[in-house]
Amino acid sequence: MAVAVPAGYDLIVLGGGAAGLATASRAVADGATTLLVTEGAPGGDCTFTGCVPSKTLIEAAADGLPFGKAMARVRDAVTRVAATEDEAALRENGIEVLRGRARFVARDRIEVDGHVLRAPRIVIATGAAPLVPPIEGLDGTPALTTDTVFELDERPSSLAVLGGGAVGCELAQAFARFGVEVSLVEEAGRLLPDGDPEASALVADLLTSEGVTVHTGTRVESIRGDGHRITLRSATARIDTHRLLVATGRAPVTGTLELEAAGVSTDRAGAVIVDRHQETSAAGVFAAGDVTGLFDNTHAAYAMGRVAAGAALRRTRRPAFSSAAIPRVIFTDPEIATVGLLEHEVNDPKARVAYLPMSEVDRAIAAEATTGFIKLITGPRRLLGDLGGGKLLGASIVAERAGELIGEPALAMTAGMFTGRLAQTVHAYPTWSMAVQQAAAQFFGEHGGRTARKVGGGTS
Ligand SMILES: Cc1cc2nc3c(=O)[nH]c(=O)nc-3n(C[C@H](O)[C@H](O)[C@H](O)COP(=O)(O)OP(=O)(O)OC[C@H]3O[C@@H](n4cnc5c(N)ncnc54)[C@H](O)[C@@H]3O)c2cc1C
Ligand SMILES: NC(=O)c1ccc[n+]([C@@H]2O[C@H](COP(=O)([O-])OP(=O)(O)OC[C@H]3O[C@@H](n4cnc5c(N)ncnc54)[C@H](O)[C@@H]3O)[C@@H](O)[C@H]2O)c1
Repeated sequence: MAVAVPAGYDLIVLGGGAAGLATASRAVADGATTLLVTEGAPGGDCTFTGCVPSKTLIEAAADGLPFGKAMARVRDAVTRVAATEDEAALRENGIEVLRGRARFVARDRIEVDGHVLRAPRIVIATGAAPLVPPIEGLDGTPALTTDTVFELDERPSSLAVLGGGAVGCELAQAFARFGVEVSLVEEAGRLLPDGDPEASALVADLLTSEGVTVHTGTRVESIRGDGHRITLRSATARIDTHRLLVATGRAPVTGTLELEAAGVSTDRAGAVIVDRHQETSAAGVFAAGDVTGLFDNTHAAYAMGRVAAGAALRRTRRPAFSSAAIPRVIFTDPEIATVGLLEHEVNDPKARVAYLPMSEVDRAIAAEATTGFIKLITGPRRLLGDLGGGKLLGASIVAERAGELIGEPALAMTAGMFTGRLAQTVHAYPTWSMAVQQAAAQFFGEHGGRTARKVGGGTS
């Protein structure tokens, strides 16, 4: 009796988001026959429900567009970006695409719509999905998440945003700028609780000044409502709103993959556990992007995907993913950018901090955008100590263009540069990036009345 032989590839990628696309393009470049299986359209969260629609909405709000026109701009941007990575574009680049939901049947086999497909190397890149907390009544309340908020065609009169993290802060500001009455509710004691405390305080003041009602340290106990009116209740507050956006984090998408069939281990949150080569507990099975729970941003997903493909296809000199210098940017206005360690995460008593408020940066003065600061943190090098200013351990920047400014500290960290190089490099006057040079100069004596201080020394 003839036995059906499953179709074979060198590598199969599960998921067509940033991580999956990076994996597939790297694998094809390395000469591997590659199949990309994706349930949603190629582009994933970033293109359809994440970076592209959110950043377009933020830009449109800053430009003063009315809500309807802003949403039209969002749809247009999504369509244009999606066209650069659709199935036709991928096929042109040698990537075969299959639309459907995959599940494992063995370490080297998956099943999609009744078809079994085989590859000695499989990369899991199935991303993450909005996490809705178990608050009494929320289940039965019509709430928006980032999967649906960019489909709104009518401006809500009021919006309560649950969760003061990246999504909550970015979208609270954008909706407030469209004239929506916004309440932002965060359970932790400050907004952006994973970031620099000074940045949290600054963003809270800023949002408040733009009309957002900020509730921190607020645990919502019940939510009730229908399509017209929703009420959130905590021990101390009652918030009545027209619409509710739940932005309380994301959970890895692994539930339907049947990972047990491949022997792939997950942590308690369902994230796939990987080593530094992005390989899972099952030899030959790799994972990249949000599904690993390591980082939740597109550039990290992309970097992990490239490492996963390289490590999967090579026997020697396998690439490894380094999380040390991955920048994180919150696209509020001003932007909040960090790389490496935050000041309160530094243990080394010899570490030093250069702090510069944007009010002392000429370009910020010229732009009348002096809210913010730059903080560079350095520590001694092994054997060389503080020679050349030591090495950069981290940077936090709050500034109009912080997302661009953070590239230079990220480069310094990636290249293992002496911090002094940042001070030595001639920066054009009057640019925003000159703030990096001005701050770095503080490690070499007084500059503009400021010198680097020890860690934990406050905002001076
Ligand atoms: C509102 C918002 C704004 C954001 N803004 C930014 C930003 O400005 N900058 C930034 O860097 N990051 C941002 N992010 C985060 C960024 O979008 C994600 O980190 C990134 O898209 C993750 O990519 P991924 O490939 O890991 O997962 P995803 O993009 O989620 O891709 C996973 C893919 O896997 C598919 N899939 C799932 N299960 C299966 C299965 N069983 N079989 C086959 N396919 C499957 C899905 O359909 C999906 O296409 C934002 C996120 C949100 C929600
Ligand atoms: N610019 C960017 O790179 C960008 C932008 C948006 C989102 N993202 C990524 O997408 C992911 C999702 O974003 P997010 O903002 O939803 O998650 P997040 O983890 O950044 O923030 C979630 C916030 O919700 C709070 N929270 C949790 N449960 C709560 C509850 N019951 N009531 C009130 N607050 C509660 C948390 O304390 C936290 O501050 C993040 O990991 C983020 O990195 C990145």
